[in-house]
Amino acid sequence: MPQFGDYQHAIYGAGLQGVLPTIPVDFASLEKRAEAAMAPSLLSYVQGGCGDEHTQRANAEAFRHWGIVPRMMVDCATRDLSVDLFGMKLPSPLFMAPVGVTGMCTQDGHGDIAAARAAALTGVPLTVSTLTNDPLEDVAAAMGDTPGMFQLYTPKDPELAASLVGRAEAAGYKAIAVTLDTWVTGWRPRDLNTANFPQLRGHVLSNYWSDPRFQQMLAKPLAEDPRAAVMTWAATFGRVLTWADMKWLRSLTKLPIVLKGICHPDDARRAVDEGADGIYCSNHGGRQANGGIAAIDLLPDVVEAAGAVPVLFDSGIRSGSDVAKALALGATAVGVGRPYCYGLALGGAEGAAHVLRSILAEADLLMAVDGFPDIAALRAAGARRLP
Ligand SMILES: Cc1cc2nc3c(=O)[nH]c(=O)nc-3n(C[C@H](O)[C@H](O)[C@H](O)COP(=O)(O)O)c2cc1C
Ligand SMILES: O=C(O)C(=O)c1ccccc1
Repeated sequence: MPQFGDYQHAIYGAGLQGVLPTIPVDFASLEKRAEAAMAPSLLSYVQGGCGDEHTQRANAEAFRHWGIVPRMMVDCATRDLSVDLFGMKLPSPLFMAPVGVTGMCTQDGHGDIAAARAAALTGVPLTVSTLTNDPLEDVAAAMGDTPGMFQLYTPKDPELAASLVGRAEAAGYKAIAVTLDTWVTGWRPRDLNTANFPQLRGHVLSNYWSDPRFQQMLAKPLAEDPRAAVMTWAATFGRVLTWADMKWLRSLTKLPIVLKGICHPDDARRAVDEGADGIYCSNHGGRQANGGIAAIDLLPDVVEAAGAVPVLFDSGIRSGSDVAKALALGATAVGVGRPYCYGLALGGAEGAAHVLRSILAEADLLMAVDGFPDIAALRAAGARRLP
């Protein structure tokens, strides 16, 4: 049975033939390389966050004050990292979080397709953002046998929301993640100081351009007045959702609905009561509010409140040990965000696949060393909070 940790053998084995990894296996070196390779405006959008980025840093640093206690004399010769999520049988608990400028992360502008190909290569599902450079149907078609999820930015126009969700369902996506924390953009000094916001320059709006309802909303066709089309997008982009909208959201699809951005246990309980199929604990990587508390520190209470409902988690995942800690704290599935974007920028689909494989290999080897044959064992053991 192939193990994710085998990626280590592959790397050392290639080294014996004189072939070294072209992209680093660790986040710090990866980010440094991406800093040198990416266009400054794209780098600042991807790497930056809200305010002085305290929350963003805290997201990653907080993993250090959680620790896993190893167990010995356990048969861990083979590990099973598979999970069941909304009927998807996944080889691992890892998924790619939705990133709205994925499309721009490769030089050809088809980064969404490259990310979908990374999903096909690794079995790691891609959550496709509403904001893509290629229509969601084309992205779905590039995923091979790996299932995908669609992330919805709920537009103010309800018919456009229905159209996007209907298209995602028809294209074969397995769940809809509705993002709650981004109807308005947070205060992002790096982007503000360069007055750069990709969407307003017409990037990553292909799901709107290709949408029949959106086309109806335009006074003139896109090609005749692209500026006005972008303004129509900006005017409809972000609807403020409240619990009163849950029934309407439910009416749009038979697919499981996941609420993204839940960090408070009361909100998790309410989401369960209102019929959410999944809870996605995330603070948007510290891009939206610079409130201070790391998402991983909020995860345990959200998990407890969610009861039997699966909890997806992202914000600050940089390594396999971060993944293991999030699982030990009760996450059902764990999302990688910025790291796979850097992989795409440095090496396209293969680059993103390398980043995912490296994270998975480290998680698997941690489980091997620390005596956890599967995720249930890791979850049962939990993680210890250091003082
Ligand atoms: C450049 C960028 C764009 C993003 N776009 C979206 C998006 O379109 N939809 C969404 O729900 N989340 C979006 N996110 C948030 C991610 O889904 C995820 O919550 C975040 O990246 C986690 O933080 P991390 O990457 O630092 O681990 C974006 C994040 C980044 C870095
Ligand atoms: O950049 C983001 O994090 C993001 O998802 C977004 C998308 C549209 C408007 C504002 C933020």
